[in-house]
Amino acid sequence: MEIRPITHVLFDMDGLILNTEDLYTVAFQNVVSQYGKEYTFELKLKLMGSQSHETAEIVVSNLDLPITPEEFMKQTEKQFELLFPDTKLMPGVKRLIEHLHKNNVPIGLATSSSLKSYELKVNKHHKELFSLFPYKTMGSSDPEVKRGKPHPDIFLVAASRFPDKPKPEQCLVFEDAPNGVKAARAAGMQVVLVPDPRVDKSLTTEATLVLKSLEDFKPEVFGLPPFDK
Ligand SMILES: O=c1[nH]cc([C@@H]2O[C@H](COP(=O)(O)O)[C@@H](O)[C@H]2O)c(=O)[nH]1
Ligand SMILES: [Mg+2]
Repeated sequence: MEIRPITHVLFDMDGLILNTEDLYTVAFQNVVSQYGKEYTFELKLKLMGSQSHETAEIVVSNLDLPITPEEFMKQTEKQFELLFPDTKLMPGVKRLIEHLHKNNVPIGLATSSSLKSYELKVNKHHKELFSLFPYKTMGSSDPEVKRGKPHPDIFLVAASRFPDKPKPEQCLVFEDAPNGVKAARAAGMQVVLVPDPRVDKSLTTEATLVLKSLEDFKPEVFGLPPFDK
């Protein structure tokens, strides 16, 4: 796919900056196991990037759980409190964020998490790195973000928070999930996808670039300053 230079960068969080997708899988499996069900990767793919009330509705209806979405959310939140504080950074992401910050490339965070969930994931170990994001959009608790990914809402709202209001074609999105790629595309932005290895190739074709790891990203490909050698 043709690559054009950009000026602004938006980062997804779960599964892209933090290894929280692995932790969501454990948390959801722990809850659905009580009802003899399996949280498959196929089901996970459907809801990655959705807002928390949307994910609860999808799991309860797809697995036919004998509880309400509200009860599912209550149970998973208990799991999150145990699991999220010890989340780890994904490979290559610290170097990239620090590099863009140092070179004055405007960066923003565009996560479907709520503020509460963000704080559980970030406050214990990653506050310093996330302090490099002056603009943060948290979809599940932001009234301006009407719909979760694959809808474009979150990226359009996140881009509007940069003071110089870049056009969508000036923005590059980093994502780990096919729903995030769809959302970025629908917003008119280019997108680098760093998918879970289980994601089928057929679901990655809309991405501008697909990488195995953020360690392989070369900023100059998008007209950004290169890493120091
Ligand atoms: O196994 C899961 N993965 C992802 C989600 C949802 O997807 C969001 C992460 O998507 P993104 O990285 O696109 O923000 C999470 O905040 C959560 O709402 C979830 O519920 N369960
Ligand atoms: Mg993600």
